[in-house]
Amino acid sequence: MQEVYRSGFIAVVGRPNVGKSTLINALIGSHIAITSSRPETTRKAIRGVMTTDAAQIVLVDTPGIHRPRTLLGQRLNDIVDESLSDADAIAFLLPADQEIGPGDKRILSRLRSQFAVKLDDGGFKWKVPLIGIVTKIDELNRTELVDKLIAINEFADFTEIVPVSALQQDNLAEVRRVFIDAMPEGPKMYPDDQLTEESPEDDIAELIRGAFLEELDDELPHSLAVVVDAIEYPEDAPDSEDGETDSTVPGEPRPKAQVHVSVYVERDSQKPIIIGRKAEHLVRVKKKLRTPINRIVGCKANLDMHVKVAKGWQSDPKKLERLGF
Ligand SMILES: Nc1nc2c(ncn2[C@@H]2O[C@H](COP(=O)(O)OP(=O)(O)OP(=O)(O)O)[C@@H](O)[C@H]2O)c(=O)[nH]1
Repeated sequence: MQEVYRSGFIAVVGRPNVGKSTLINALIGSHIAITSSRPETTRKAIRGVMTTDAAQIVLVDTPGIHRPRTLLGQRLNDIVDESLSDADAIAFLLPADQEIGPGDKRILSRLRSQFAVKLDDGGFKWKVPLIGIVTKIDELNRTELVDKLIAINEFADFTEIVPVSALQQDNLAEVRRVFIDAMPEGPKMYPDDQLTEESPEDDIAELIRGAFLEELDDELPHSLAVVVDAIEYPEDAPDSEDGETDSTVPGEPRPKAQVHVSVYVERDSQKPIIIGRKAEHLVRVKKKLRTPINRIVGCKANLDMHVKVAKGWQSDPKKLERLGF
C-alpha cells in the first residue's frame, strides 16, 4: 500500500516564554522565529514550514495569549484567533519547570470554546487533535518528570502528550511523528526549501526586535516596535560583471546593501535606554545581527538604524497600522 502524503496547519500555543520559538526553530532547523529570555517577543503569527518525505506542516507560532490591556494587546489576540481558526491540530506547550498556572487555564478554556464540543457528561470532545507538548524537560530529573506528566495528563484531555527539550534536541523526532500523524491527507503547499512566509523586511524587523530585547535590562517589550523602512540592494547584484561599483574592481570595497530601519519607542525617556551609553546597544545589536542579516539580504548589508519616538503608538490605531499591526 502506498503511504499517503499529509499536510496541514498546527497552531502552537502556550503562555509566554514556554519555548515556542525555540521548538519551532529546532523542528525546522532555521532561526526565523526569534527567541529571547523575555516574554512576549513573538508578536506575529510567524509561519515556519516543516517539510519531510511524509508531510508538510505549517507551524503557526502565536504570541503568548494574554489579557489585552491596550489596543496592541487586542490586535495580538486577534492574530492568535486568526492563526487558530485554520488549524488542523493544536500544539499546547506547557513548561516542565513550572507549575500549571492561571495562564495555562485561560488558554485551555479559550481553546475549548473554539475547538471543543461540550458533552452531556460535562466533558469535552475536541474537533481537532490537542497535542500536549511538555517543554524544557532538561530542567527536571526522571521522577520529577513523571510527576509532571501525570499532572499534565490530569489538566486536560490531550490526544497525546510528548515531552521534549528543544534546547538539547531531546525527543524532537517524536514531536515530528506525532505532528505528522495528526495531519490530514493533502499535497505540499510550499516548495521544499521554503521555511517561512515572512518577507525579508519582516524577518529582519523580528530579528532586530529580539536582539534589542535580549540586550536591554528594562522591561520594554511592548514599547518597542521595529520597522524596516527599505532595503536598498547594490546596483550590481553580487555576481554582476560591470558597473562603476563593480565588486570585482581591485581595491574597491564591495558595495553593500543598505537596510534602513526605524526603531520606535513610546516616550522620549526610552530613547537613551535603547541606544545605550556611547550607543553601546546599537553597536552590539548590529554586530550580533551582521551575519543573519547578510544571509537574509543575500549579500553584505549595512544596518542603518534610527531610534524614533511614536508617542502612545500602542493605543493609536493609525500608528499601529503603520507599524505593521
Ligand atoms: N532549559 C531549556 N530552556 C529552554 C528550552 N526551550 C526554550 N528554552 C528557553 O526558554 C526561554 C524562552 O524561549 P522562547 O522560545 O523564546 O519562548 P516563547 O514561548 O517563544 O516566548 P514568547 O515569544 O515570549 O511567547 C529562552 O530563554 C529559551 O532559551 C528547553 O528545551 N530547555
